[in-house]
Amino acid sequence: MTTLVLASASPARLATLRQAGVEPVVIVSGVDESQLDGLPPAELALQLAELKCAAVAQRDEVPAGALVLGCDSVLELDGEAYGKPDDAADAVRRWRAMRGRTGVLHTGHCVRATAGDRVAAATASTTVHFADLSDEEIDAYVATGEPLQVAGAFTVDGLGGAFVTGIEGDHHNVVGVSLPLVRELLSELGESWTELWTRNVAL
Ligand SMILES: Nc1nc2c(ncn2[C@@H]2O[C@H](COP(=O)(O)OP(=O)(O)OP(=O)(O)O)[C@@H](O)[C@H]2O)c(=O)[nH]1
Repeated sequence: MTTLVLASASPARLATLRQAGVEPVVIVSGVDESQLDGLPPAELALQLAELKCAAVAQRDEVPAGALVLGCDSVLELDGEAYGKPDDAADAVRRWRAMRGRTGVLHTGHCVRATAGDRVAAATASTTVHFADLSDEEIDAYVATGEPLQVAGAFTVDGLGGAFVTGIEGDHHNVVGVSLPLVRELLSELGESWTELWTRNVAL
């Protein structure tokens, strides 16, 4: 069995990997995400994922031979990249701009095989259609605090689920990690997704 290090503090990424049979070692990168500005959204997500992955891969606590996965998610709306809202007022402003419209949730992924220092990276993108929320619904959702903790100020699998009318593309990518893309990146490195499984029973 190969060890996967998840270079992310995201509880949703950890839960997604666990549900898919992988028990990663979590080592948070602590990367300052403000250092990259002005890039196109998909490129921004990719470069931040690469920074997080590289920052963790060099840590002493990474097990020998481990694979390190870094991710970063942003919502693209009108060509701009949106991470987590700055505060409640920002979250309200964002929702008033995106309600009834369509955005693209980009998640950058970077996998580094510490043995041989091999790297594979790519961004997965999922189109997200938002319901036309009323001002009262926006205020109620922002008051829960959830929008402040997530890129794009929404979740597809949490309280925000009622406000996403549809998606085109990978669901898990919206949550924070595209499982099929990680499988492909591992394959590029000559690694196997099924070798990461820590249990051999489904559900
Ligand atoms: N559960 C859930 N979380 C989401 C959704 N959309 C975005 N997120 C979370 O929003 C966060 C995006 O911020 P990032 O900077 O990529 O990651 P982070 O949580 O700050 O953690 P790091 O990887 O350590 O930076 C991640 O934790 C995502 O899992 C969603 O639809 N559902």
